[in-house]
Amino acid sequence: MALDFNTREATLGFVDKLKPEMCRLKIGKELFTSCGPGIVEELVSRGFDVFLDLKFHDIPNTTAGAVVAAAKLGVWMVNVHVSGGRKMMRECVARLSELKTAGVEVPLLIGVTVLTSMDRHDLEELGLDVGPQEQVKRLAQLAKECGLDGVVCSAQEAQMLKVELGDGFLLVTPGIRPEFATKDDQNRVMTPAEAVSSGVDYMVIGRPITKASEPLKVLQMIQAEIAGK
Ligand SMILES: O=C(O)c1cc(=O)[nH]c(=O)n1[C@@H]1O[C@H](COP(=O)(O)O)[C@@H](O)[C@H]1O
Repeated sequence: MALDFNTREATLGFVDKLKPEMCRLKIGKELFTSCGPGIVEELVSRGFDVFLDLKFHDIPNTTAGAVVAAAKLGVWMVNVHVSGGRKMMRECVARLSELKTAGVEVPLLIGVTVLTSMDRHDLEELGLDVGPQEQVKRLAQLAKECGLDGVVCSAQEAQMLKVELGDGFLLVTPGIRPEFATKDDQNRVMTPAEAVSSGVDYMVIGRPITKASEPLKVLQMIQAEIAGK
């Protein structure tokens, strides 16, 4: 569940309706910048698995330091941009591995490929004359080579990546839109049922639930859709 709120009150007001067995929670740039690491610790202490989605992208030492800081907050998953390159990702993996050897529980390390809001035209403007599928495949292969646990991509690329990279490499997919929801700023979208049959491991869903007048009802509808009921 993507908690894109900007106050502690709004966040906790929403989370009070949830239990850890219902969903994991994702804290992204808006909430973290508004409320700081305290909100991460609060949600971890309530027993939730927390995905700290800050999409780190910097020189190797700085990025790895940030990933280590995330691990010390007790999060379950953290992400970096694959476009930060091999040396950056390798340094993150090495520093997490040192922590693990020292007995600290470390988060899953996930690489962001091509943002789900982007299409071929956006890539072209960045000087990349390839379609999203091809670019996602290239970045996901690099992430796997560097020892990451998986990637963020759209569910539209999931089937292809499972074939290319195997079952053990995790696919985390935002851009999930049930039939009844609006696309908002997302571009490469899929419904929850389509995403499940494409083999995704974790779906990230925000506004279709958080902006609904009855969020719990929508969550239950999505869970029923996933279970094929
Ligand atoms: O890393 C992410 O979580 C992420 C990557 C990506 O390519 N696209 C993407 O939408 N996200 C995040 O996933 C969430 C999607 O939220 P909704 O569009 O509201 O369902 C947001 O919090 C985004 O920051």
